[in-house]
Amino acid sequence: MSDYQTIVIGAGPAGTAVAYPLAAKQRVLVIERDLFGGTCPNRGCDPKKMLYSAIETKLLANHMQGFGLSGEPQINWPDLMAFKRAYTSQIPVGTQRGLTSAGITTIHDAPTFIDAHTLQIAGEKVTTDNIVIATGQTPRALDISGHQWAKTSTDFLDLDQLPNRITFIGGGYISFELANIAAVAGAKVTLIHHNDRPLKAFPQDLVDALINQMTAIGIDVKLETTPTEIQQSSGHFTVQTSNGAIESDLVINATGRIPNLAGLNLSDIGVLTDEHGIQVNDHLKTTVENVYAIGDVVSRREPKLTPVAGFEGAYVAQSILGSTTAPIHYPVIPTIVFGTEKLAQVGVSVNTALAQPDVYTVEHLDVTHWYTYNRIKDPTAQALVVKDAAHNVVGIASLSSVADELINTFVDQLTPTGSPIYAYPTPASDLSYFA
Ligand SMILES: Cc1cc2nc3c(=O)[nH]c(=O)nc-3n(C[C@H](O)[C@H](O)[C@H](O)COP(=O)(O)OP(=O)(O)OC[C@H]3O[C@@H](n4cnc5c(N)ncnc54)[C@H](O)[C@@H]3O)c2cc1C
Ligand SMILES: NC(=O)c1ccc[n+]([C@@H]2O[C@H](COP(=O)([O-])OP(=O)(O)OC[C@H]3O[C@@H](n4cnc5c(N)ncnc54)[C@H](O)[C@@H]3O)[C@@H](O)[C@H]2O)c1
Repeated sequence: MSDYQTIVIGAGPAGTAVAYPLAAKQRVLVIERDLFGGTCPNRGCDPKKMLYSAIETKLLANHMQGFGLSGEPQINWPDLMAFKRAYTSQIPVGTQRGLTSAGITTIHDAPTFIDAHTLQIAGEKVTTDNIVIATGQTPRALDISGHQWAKTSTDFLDLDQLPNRITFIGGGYISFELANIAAVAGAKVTLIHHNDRPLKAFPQDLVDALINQMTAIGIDVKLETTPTEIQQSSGHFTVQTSNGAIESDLVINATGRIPNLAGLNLSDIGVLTDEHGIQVNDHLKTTVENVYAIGDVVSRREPKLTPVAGFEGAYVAQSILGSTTAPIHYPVIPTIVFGTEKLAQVGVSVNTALAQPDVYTVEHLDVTHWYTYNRIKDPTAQALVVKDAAHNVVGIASLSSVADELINTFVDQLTPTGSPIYAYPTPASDLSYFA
């Protein structure tokens, strides 16, 4: 008999989502090398949105100036950080305790595969029937001279004091979200992106509108700007770029994330990987029969998000328990950038629709005069609606203060059966806790 029926490597949203349902019927071990809870609650979605709470409130208050509200709220960074830390400091212990209470064994270590059924853990050989790899991703380092001076989103989300001048490198989710937090909190912010298409999965019109909002609050968004070197002098930094030099007190590299594969010894046991992560089939099995991979560490088309990691964890638990033999079927997956306003989309994307004009139409709606947006004086609220040939709404993208709520409503409409995936973190993504 094996020591365990399932061993899960990584205790983030994916790893915990597979471990809990298995625990009722199996001997389960979860191994975590760093912080139990993983990226999202410790150094990702949750702390970011704790900081965003004050930022969002200030932005909403600004919109209402002259409409019954006067006096601008001020951000106090150390207090905001204390608010965030009061939450994050509880996560690792709380997560580990939760797993233990469910009967799951936990070990703090980084295991190595010996064969498809054996791992070296804390100096011992441990055997198991199934292994689930849920090791997530880590920031990609810049490949330029002085790259060591650049910090990451993890550092930004734990700053004691807000530096005066911050440069964000990269035009993806992380840069757009954190640049907005930094600017509204009072920093002078520059965001540089190497081509003309930041946030490229989102509709260009809405990204342009978001950049206009960011420019209006003082963020310098520099497109077609490639960093070439980072120099340090007396604790200050100069980012040399293809478009001139930028002086900064802090440089954040957010040019993407790479899968956590090092040290696992995957190639020796025949688990195939590529630059995006571990290759899996439509049952989330790797190239080795009893070894699965879930969450951000997987190489797949679907976006790397917390609710997707949780969905995959729940699916693999069902597979291992024999409650399903069907391939995984993803419902529509909503995505949101929490910026000056929220940029959100779900269903058939506007980019897909524009590329297939014989199949889809795209309608642009200025919704500022609609009651919902007029009530909160949302100055640039807009939506793009994708319809199929039968005039059914099959996709929506929106930029507004309440685009998160709108997008989750469309999730319900576009997911008539099965388990929906709601954008995280939102009230809709809490729905399962009521069950
Ligand atoms: C700044 C930021 C903001 C984000 N905001 C959002 C958001 O608003 N909404 C959203 O949906 N998603 C967001 N994400 C993405 C989200 O955090 C991830 O999609 C999610 O955490 C993936 O879960 P996971 O379990 O696959 O990986 P992770 O959460 O990364 O967990 C993997 C765990 O495995 C551990 N591990 C790695 N290697 C080993 C090893 N060899 N041995 C043992 N343990 C190991 C790691 O320490 C980690 O704890 C954000 C990410 C970042 C960085
Ligand atoms: N709200 C959310 O759901 C949310 C928030 C944050 C992160 N995330 C997740 O985390 C992942 C990682 O986020 P990210 O922002 O680090 O990555 P990303 O892949 O979203 O964006 C990185 C960007 O940097 C650009 N880039 C690459 N090299 C560059 C260079 N040398 N100079 C300038 N720009 C360069 C890329 O073209 C890309 O647009 C996201 O893809 C997403 O899955 C989600």
